[in-house]
Amino acid sequence: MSQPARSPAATPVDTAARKLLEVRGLCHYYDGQSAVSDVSFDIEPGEVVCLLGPSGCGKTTLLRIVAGLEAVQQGELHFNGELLAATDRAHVPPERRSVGLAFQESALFPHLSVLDNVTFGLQQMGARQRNERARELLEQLGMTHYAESFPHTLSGGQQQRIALARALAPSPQLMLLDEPFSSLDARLRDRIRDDTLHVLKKVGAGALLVTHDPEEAMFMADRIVLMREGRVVQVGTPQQLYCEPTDPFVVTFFGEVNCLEGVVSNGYVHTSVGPVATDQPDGSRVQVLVRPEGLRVVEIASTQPHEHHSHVLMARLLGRTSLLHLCAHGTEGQEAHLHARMPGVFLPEEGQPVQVSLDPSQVFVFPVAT
Ligand SMILES: Nc1ncnc2c1ncn2[C@@H]1O[C@H](COP(=O)(O)OP(=O)(O)OP(=O)(O)O)[C@@H](O)[C@H]1O
Repeated sequence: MSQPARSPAATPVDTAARKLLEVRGLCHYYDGQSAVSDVSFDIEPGEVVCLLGPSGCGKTTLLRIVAGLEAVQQGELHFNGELLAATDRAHVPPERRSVGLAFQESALFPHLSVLDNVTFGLQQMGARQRNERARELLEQLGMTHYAESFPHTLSGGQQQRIALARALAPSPQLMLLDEPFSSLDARLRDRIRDDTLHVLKKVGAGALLVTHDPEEAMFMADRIVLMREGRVVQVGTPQQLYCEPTDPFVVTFFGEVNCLEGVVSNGYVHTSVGPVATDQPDGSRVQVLVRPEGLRVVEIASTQPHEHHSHVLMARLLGRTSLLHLCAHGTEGQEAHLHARMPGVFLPEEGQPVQVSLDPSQVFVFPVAT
């Protein structure tokens, strides 16, 4: 029998599989206090990765270490397979890393025109090439008309676009973005975010973006690194984090949840909205986390006046969805105040009897921490 031909991809040096950035076991301390603990993740070429987490969890510290603005105290950084920095080893200085930086405050040079701000990092190019490159980026970001303007005459959103164009001008392989949209009002933020994502994908740059906003992370990221207190809690695609959370913190970080508790019996935990299957051990106490959109609510006619139905406490229209406050009653006497989110306008009267059931894909069971 003949052997299958060996594919060229199986050769020992597999450049196609090379990561753009590898972060391995990074730890960082300020005055002996731990800020980052044993953090590892990768970025593929052209991939947008978001560092997501609450304030103070170490996101900016990590970004600054990758940029070379903080030394590596413990761990390793590799860029395109080459060591950038490691514990107690001289590191490649920031200006020799192929990274572009864009921070919350755009920090444009006030005495330079928009065009000169964008060409600033292109000194090694000829004047014509430099101008062409800058104008190309200004066009991609819809800012061509402002080439001769000075930064103080631009709005915050326009300045942010120029900062992005300046960071992208030298064609860095990796963009580092620290809350670059947080100083913009909501509508402008949506637009600049959208522009940024399209430009990053068009130029094929990898990106590490810091944000504390889960919706922003889901909008921007190919993958999310979710952090808490200096540690990585879960790494995955937005869908994996939202639909397959590995920790209660992951569920709660992505929005409000209803929290129920119960004891597992024969593979089920009985809640005020019915039994929930679980593979947690029998007899163990568990928490059942249910997203408001994971509750299905149907109005029913109450045939018996004393029948103990779940009922509506209050209903509010929030725009695209309606929020119902419910008093839910289980068959075994459990009672809970729950929030349900229904699409469109659904505003039953106070006291309206309802049947409440669960969408299993929005229900997550975890052991109760002892
Ligand atoms: N230069 C510093 N000196 C001392 N402590 C610092 C310094 N920079 C950050 N820290 C501390 O390290 C921890 C992580 O801070 P870091 O700025 O990395 O968090 P973050 O997740 O980016 O927060 P935020 O979203 O609020 O910017 C915090 O407890 C912070 O107080």
